[in-house]
Amino acid sequence: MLSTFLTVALKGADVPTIAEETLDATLRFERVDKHFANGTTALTGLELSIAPGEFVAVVGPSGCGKSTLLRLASGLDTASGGTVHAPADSVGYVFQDPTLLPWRTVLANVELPAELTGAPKAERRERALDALRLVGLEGFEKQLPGQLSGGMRMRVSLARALMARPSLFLLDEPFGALDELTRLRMQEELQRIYAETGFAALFITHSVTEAVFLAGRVVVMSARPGRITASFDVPFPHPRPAELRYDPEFGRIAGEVSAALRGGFQ
Ligand SMILES: Nc1ncnc2c1ncn2[C@@H]1O[C@H](COP(=O)(O)OP(=O)(O)OP(=O)(O)O)[C@@H](O)[C@H]1O
Repeated sequence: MLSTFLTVALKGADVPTIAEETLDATLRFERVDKHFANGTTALTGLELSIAPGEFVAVVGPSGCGKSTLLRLASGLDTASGGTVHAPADSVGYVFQDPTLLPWRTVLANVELPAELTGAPKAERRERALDALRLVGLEGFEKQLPGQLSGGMRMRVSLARALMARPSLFLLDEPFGALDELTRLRMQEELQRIYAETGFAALFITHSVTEAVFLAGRVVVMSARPGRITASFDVPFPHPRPAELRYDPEFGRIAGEVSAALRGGFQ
């Protein structure tokens, strides 16, 4: 699938150039560097390409630049060098904090992005109800966020992101604040939704098993300044059963990713 891209690059001068172009990837980082004004170099020479519909998980030591990578992909921040090709539209974001408006119902929270873009009421209502069905929250439309569990609030956040019908989903430790059982359930829900909708995803996590359970490819970043040091294909088809976590092949891949994370990968 070919997509239109907004390319933000630094070409020689310190001025980002923005151009529309066509690429056979949903997201591509080419030799990307990121330096902050205080002298910190977060990323150096980072290369990463995500194909349409591909689910890529990123693991790496704390402070290696994972969130920085996601911010560059989202356009919230710009690279200091190299090129980031990211979709011009149709990007969904999910962060660790569900960031729901406490005075709006579940339905009104999910409808918000479509409301802001001026979509007609009937259309945004239908899309929001579809998204809520997809995340398993049918029947909770009139509840307020304060009446929901942490896992349910995260489902609302996922539904809101799905409203954009994203071709690219950016997820920054979305399940990091959940208890273990809820976290496992949310992983199962997310990969079911992925199997049904087929977006491309860049998923940041500290959990190796979470990365292997969800992704078709797991990439490992070095300590800061971050770059990709290893990449592992995870060949199990989606949707994946919960018991996959006990499969010996699953354990073998998770072991290799963990070894790479500890620096033992040659
Ligand atoms: N705005 C900023 N100004 C200066 N330094 C920053 C800024 N944002 C991030 N950094 C630094 O860049 C490095 C990478 O930060 P980043 O948040 O991307 O790491 P991370 O891998 O997501 O960390 P964690 O796993 O702990 O969430 C860190 O050393 C951080 O302190």
